[in-house]
Amino acid sequence: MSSDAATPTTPVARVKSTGLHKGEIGPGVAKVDPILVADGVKRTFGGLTAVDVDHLEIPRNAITALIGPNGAGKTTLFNLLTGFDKPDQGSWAFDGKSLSGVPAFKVSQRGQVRTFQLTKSLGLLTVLENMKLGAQHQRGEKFFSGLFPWLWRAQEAEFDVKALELLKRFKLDTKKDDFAASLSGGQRKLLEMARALMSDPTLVMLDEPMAGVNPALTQSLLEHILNLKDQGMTVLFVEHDMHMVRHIADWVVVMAEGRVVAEGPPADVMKDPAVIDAYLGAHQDVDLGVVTGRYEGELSNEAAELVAEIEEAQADAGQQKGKE
Ligand SMILES: Nc1ncnc2c1ncn2[C@@H]1O[C@H](COP(=O)(O)OP(=O)(O)OP(=O)(O)O)[C@@H](O)[C@H]1O
Repeated sequence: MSSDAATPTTPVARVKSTGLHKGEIGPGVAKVDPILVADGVKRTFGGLTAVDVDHLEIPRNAITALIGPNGAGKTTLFNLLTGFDKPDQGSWAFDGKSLSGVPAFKVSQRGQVRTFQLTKSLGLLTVLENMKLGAQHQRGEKFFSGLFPWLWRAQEAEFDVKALELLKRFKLDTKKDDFAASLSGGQRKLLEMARALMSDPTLVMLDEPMAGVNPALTQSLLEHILNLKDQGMTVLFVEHDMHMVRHIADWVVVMAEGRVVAEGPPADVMKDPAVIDAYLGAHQDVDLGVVTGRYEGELSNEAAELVAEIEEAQADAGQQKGKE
């Protein structure tokens, strides 16, 4: 890892977005300005219902976290909304236009982009080549334009400039000619994010941005995600790291067994008995970190704090029940 990439940028204090919803908070609550609206989306695998979402709205220009225990259906929902999988039923619209049945490459052309993990084959491309894969409307790929090399050469040069600018912003410019496979876990995450920005998206969907990231790069990654919002983009991310969720999310959507069981501002959601039930369920004796697979063995201070918070909320919920 380059020492540059590991240097955390100075954190900037940012106010969280509030007032994102209309009416009483609960699963499926309407948003003041939704960028993505899903209705009746269901996906089954044999007898198993992986996703069964009645209604979901994602607020524009905010950071929304999609959380839930293992197997809750988060990744399947991500795959459906981005055209990587097809639902049994349901519809959804991005920026007011239906996206149902639209294939993944067209979804990203419309401005809704998701990060995808560096597979083995992408690891054998250089960092710069990976970036150029994220660019849209590649003229050289079209038959007619392909006949006139000067057209695609000009575009190729544009992509080079854009890719290098982004790599610089993500402190990966010195790695541009390295195989992507040689990057550290955190640098890969940065590359995934930088690659997604090649197509100037409106909505960026991040799949577990913190997984496998060394603590030295955590701050830098968080800053990059917050910057996306500052630049007018909307962020939707799946994450198991509750500390990160509380730290950067303006809104949290909780899934369990395919359904949205709760949503709201992070501080409120973490205290919602439905969320505690979803995570702890039958495992009342197990801490949240172990349930989410994020912590093994000894808990970090943050995780211990969160578990204490949940236990406190559980005790409150128990006391309230007792009073009823
Ligand atoms: N291709 C598939 N074939 C069969 N079952 C699947 C398939 N994809 C997902 N599932 C099942 O659907 C359910 C939801 O899985 P999904 O990966 O969406 O959950 P998740 O919330 O993303 O979990 P995790 O946090 O562990 O990634 C799980 O029970 C999973 O085993």
